[in-house]
Amino acid sequence: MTEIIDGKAVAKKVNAVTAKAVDELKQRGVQPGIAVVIVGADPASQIYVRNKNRKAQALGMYSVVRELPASTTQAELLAVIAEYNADDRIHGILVQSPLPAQINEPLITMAIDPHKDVDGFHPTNVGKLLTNFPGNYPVANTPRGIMTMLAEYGVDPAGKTAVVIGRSTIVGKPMAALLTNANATVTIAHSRTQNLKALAKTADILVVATGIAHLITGADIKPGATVIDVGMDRDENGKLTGDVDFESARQVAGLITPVPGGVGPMTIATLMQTTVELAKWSDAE
Ligand SMILES: Nc1nc2c(c(=O)[nH]1)N[C@@H](CN(C=O)c1ccc(C(=O)N[C@@H](CCC(=O)O)C(=O)O)cc1)CN2
Repeated sequence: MTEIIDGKAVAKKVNAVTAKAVDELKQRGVQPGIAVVIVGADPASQIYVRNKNRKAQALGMYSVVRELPASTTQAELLAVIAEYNADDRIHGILVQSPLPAQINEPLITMAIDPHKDVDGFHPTNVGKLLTNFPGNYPVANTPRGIMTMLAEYGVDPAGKTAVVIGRSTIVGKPMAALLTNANATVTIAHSRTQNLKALAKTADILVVATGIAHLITGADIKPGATVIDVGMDRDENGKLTGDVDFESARQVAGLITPVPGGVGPMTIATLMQTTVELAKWSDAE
């Protein structure tokens, strides 16, 4: 029997723990704070940012959203980041992706104080993840949320064959690092990978983050595999769908995430979890 991974239910559990942690910190005089910066008016990004702000406030955090016009220059965005780096009320800074073409995204990432890098994209934090460095540091929220879902559904990556399709900084690369650190045998595949579908079929854990709707079907999945769909695509009717053809894949997979209701809700829940951790770690310093 294929089990459907309920991302909303796991997110609810994570949020309950976060709410408690916020209360505990507040009793110690620390209110976790997050600043989300959005440049331009991409409709999907606006929704994600609004949801982040609402969730942070609902959990009792201090939350600010800075909306900047699409014409914002690199220097102007750097100045906003410098402002939040120096603001003691802010423990996590997030610059919503994608950014307009005139902005050099890696330089923006580098400008965020690594201790406030709630996305876990700063090279210092990425380096720590890759080296499985001991201690506390933020890790990209989407892959971290996926690891939480795997744990919640009893999937131990140790010794398993994992294939991650996609090599982005947001998902593919940190996902592969987390699975490697959890002792899976990991292959990263991408648009230039030969025999991609045959490779996908070797996976006990298959993570698909390509942005290509329904790239993976049931025929490309090992029977009983755990299939994680990170896709946020639109079908021909404009309906939200994933990189995996859910109907054929669910006939073959052991566990599978739906879109919507799988990975997406975990991204925001994990972001809130990370914000609270950053506040806790800065308080302990
Ligand atoms: N700086 C960042 N930018 C972006 C990130 C990120 O982690 N950091 N991730 C994505 C977008 N994203 C959060 O920012 C995000 C995407 C999707 C969801 C979500 O809950 N999806 C729902 C469906 C929502 C819908 O109906 O449209 C689901 O899958 O159920 C949350 C967050 C890119 N940018």
